[in-house]
Amino acid sequence: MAVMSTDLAATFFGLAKRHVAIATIRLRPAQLSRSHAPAYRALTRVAVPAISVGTLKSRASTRRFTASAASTTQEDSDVMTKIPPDDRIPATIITGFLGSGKTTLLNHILTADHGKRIAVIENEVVAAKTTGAEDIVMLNNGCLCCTVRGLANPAPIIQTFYAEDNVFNDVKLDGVVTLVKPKGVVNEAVEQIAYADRIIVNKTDLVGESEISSLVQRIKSINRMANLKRTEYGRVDLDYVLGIGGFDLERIESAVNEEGSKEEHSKHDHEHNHDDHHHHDHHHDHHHHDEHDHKHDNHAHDHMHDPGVSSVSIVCEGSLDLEKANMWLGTLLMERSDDIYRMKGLLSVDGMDERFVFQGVHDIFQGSPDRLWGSNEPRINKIVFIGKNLDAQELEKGFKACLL
Ligand SMILES: Nc1nc2c(ncn2[C@@H]2O[C@H](COP(=O)(O)OP(=O)(O)OP(=O)(O)O)[C@@H](O)[C@H]2O)c(=O)[nH]1
Repeated sequence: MAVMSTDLAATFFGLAKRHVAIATIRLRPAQLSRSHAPAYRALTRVAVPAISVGTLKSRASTRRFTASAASTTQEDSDVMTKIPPDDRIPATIITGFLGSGKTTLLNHILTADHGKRIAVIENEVVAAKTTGAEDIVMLNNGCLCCTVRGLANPAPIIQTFYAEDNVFNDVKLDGVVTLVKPKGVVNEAVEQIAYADRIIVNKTDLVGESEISSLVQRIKSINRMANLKRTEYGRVDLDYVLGIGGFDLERIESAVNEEGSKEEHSKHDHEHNHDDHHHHDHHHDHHHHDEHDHKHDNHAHDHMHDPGVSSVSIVCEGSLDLEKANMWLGTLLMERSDDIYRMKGLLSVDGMDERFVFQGVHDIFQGSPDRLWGSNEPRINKIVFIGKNLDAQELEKGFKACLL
């Protein structure tokens, strides 16, 4: 454990303390070992010695931390406390259960008047149904697209954006859009919801309001961070699905701040509702849902052990002891990275003038100092985890033990 503590201190916040712009860490063998994206140019790599981790539920018995980190010898001349601009090509993953409306949404995106140049990577079956794309690249090797239509877990696809240098150098993962249809939240759909930045509850014309409401409740208990919209035929404004910045460190604050209350109605919905005599009912119902949300969220938070996939948020004032926080987060990721699907956080670390922001997907962790804390700004830590078998009380207890 002592060895682990030292090494983790050299990776997580330890790097941040040395004014590293962005640290990307993957708890798998030497994934990030060659050149990096332009945004990461200022970084060189520090390969932390292999750590024997017998408790890990991994394929290999030993994992190596490989981190992108500022060279310690140049730390004073290469100080970057701002997250550098990222001009890589944005990529959006559209996922959703069988028949949930992925192709319909894609066609809506491709045929809309937006002036963007869009390339599509999709599986063979979907390609046949898609219109309007300038270029369609078909992948049948299971590399970047779903191997089984509609049933895929998006994690390996997300990880590809970080693990493959050829992809990482030129393409940035902008966001995960998950379509859900009524009666479609089977197990695989739960996973897809958990990874989402944007959730589209489609086919709302096919069922009644109460069924949609309970579906929305269920979705929110799984993923509190994602924005959610109800639609018909995937009709959403394009800025809802493109330019999301779901993995951007500079957008962590809005993600952790707004969590739990982000159902939006699209312009299309509003237009539809104004012409529709159900408008009033719908509006009224929506307020009712908000009240219901609070009860539901509190209830979920009180559970000691939620066996399913859920969200846990921690909001807590104070500053963290660097060593303890490294130890806690590092141990958590080593022991639970299979179960932690996504996480985002904004932290106050003792001795750091900047806020520390991070996001992660399983064993991929990205962290960076953010802007300076304001002189009168309360130092409030905010973390959201989405994952399987999360114990809210245990997580909160572990986190609070790191506070000074
Ligand atoms: N009634 C209704 N039908 C819809 C809606 N959205 C899509 N559909 C229809 O549902 C069917 C499936 O939609 P797709 O867009 O092909 O769904 P998909 O997720 O791409 O389907 P798979 O590739 O088979 O998983 C099509 O016939 C669509 O026209 C909607 O909001 N309401």
